[in-house]
Amino acid sequence: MSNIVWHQHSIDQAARGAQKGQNPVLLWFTGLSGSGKSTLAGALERALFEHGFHTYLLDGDNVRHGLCKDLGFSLEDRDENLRRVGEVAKLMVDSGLVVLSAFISPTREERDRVRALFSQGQFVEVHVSTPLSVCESRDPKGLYAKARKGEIENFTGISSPYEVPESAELTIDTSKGDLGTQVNGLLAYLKAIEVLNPPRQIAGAGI
Ligand SMILES: Nc1ncnc2c1ncn2[C@@H]1O[C@H](COP(=O)(O)OS(=O)(=O)O)[C@@H](OP(=O)(O)O)[C@H]1O
Ligand SMILES: Nc1ncnc2c1ncn2[C@@H]1O[C@H](COP(=O)(O)OP(=O)(O)O)[C@@H](O)[C@H]1O
Repeated sequence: MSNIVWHQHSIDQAARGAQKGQNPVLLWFTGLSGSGKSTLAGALERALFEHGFHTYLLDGDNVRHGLCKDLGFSLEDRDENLRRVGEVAKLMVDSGLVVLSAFISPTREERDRVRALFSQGQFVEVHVSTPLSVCESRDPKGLYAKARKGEIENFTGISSPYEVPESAELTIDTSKGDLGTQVNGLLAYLKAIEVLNPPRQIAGAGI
């Protein structure tokens, strides 16, 4: 790497964000399988998109069909999965987007490694804290049942660890409240940290 020099181009992240009327950010949703990461991130992205913001949602299931199709669920493979996703998210934030990601991301070290790629305030960790018992009772893909029968190894929460975040910016338990209220709470947070610039107003969200 010593012969490779960073090239600073003339259009930077701030200029790309300003052109889009937003301050770029990464919203990192972490939580157990079935906790509601994809649903929350998807609903938030739709609300932002419909109000003209420029977004992209990186979803674990989808990324594992392409960029990370060579990786499984050992701790080493999850590390590499999240390293790649972190770097891709960084490029997307640099392009001026509001980026949302939905990955289990089970260890603090992995999450903090991604956080370290970003400026202060530009990585927002959202812990989807829905209890394991609720996630298991939802079991939308039948994976918990398979994991309990030993048909899937290294399954998060059953046979592989999940380290609860200690300093997430936001915590949402989707077994309480409703999706609309949760999305409005996220929009209000984005407004408070000035990701969403005035004069654009989000109708119905009270912001
Ligand atoms: N062993 C095991 N453990 C956990 N999850 C498993 C496993 N095998 C397959 N799946 C499915 O893969 C989705 C999680 O992928 P991620 O890329 O988010 O995982 S990780 O962040 O690398 O830990 C996860 O999706 P979500 O349910 O949306 O979280 C599962 O559908
Ligand atoms: N905000 C929510 N409120 C109530 N139920 C939810 C919510 N989000 C998700 N769910 C339920 O949980 C299931 C799993 O959600 P999903 O978003 O696929 O989780 P994850 O991406 O974390 O695996 C959904 O099929 C839905 O039934």
